[in-house]
Amino acid sequence: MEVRHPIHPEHMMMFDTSELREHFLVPELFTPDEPKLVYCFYDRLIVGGVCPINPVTLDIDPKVIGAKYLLERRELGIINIGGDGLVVADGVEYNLANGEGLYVSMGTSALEFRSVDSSNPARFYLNSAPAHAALPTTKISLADAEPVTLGDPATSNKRTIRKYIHPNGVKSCQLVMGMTMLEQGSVWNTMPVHTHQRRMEAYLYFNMKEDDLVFHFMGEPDETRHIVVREGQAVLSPSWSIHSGAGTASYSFIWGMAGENQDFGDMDHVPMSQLR
Ligand SMILES: O=C[C@H](O)[C@@H](O)CC(=O)C(=O)O
Ligand SMILES: [Zn+2]
Repeated sequence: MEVRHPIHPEHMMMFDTSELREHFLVPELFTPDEPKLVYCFYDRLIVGGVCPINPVTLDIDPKVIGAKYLLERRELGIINIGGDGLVVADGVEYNLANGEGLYVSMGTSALEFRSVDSSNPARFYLNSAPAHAALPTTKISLADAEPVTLGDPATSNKRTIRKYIHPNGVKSCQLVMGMTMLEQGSVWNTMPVHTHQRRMEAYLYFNMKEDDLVFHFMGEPDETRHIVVREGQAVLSPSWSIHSGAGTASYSFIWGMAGENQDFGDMDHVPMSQLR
């Protein structure tokens, strides 16, 4: 498990491109049969990816999490962005098609990830946060995640937000997770921008063609930087940072948050005049 230490916003100002990428980009999550977990100290969120050709389990160093198994004191959100897959949680099988998710309860000791067809493997994206109670393991289909359409083609930001794990849906201790899909011709997410000091956020960008890019914007609103992001890459967004992106074509992304509250609407909106 890779560990990422937190960065102060005044420190970030001194980073060059490679240092920004080293600290905030997770470039490779879906290597076949090699699960990837990144433990970051922003609200202790773990960001991970599993692409099983053969059945895959997670090998955790108990030293890093101070527990015998990953979910002893944690909860987990999973969304499958690949081919049909299967997650086995303490012996119970959950079929997850593309776009489907699973909330996995604290206390679940055995986890296995499988693909239905190894020539079109599942790609499971994982967010795990510390938890204090065992809430039911629940599958989330696309239809369960109520869609909200935002933006406008005139501002190139028409998109549909679906909340998977949130206080009015599948409940969790602190994790909030969902997916945003941009319509064809729309390329901007989360502009105008916001911050939420109360929560960190992680973005996974996908549904991108090989040569498509997203310029992901981060930093304090008056001190912005960008990270070039490709298909299947994730970005860590500290609580002091904006998180927004513009792509060379439309794309989708999964957002996950952890921190003080679970209130999606609790955002500090940044006036356009403040951005630099
Ligand atoms: O705090 C919320 C997150 O930044 C995202 O949910 C925003 C988003 O999906 C969007 O505007 O498209
Ligand atoms: Zn946000």
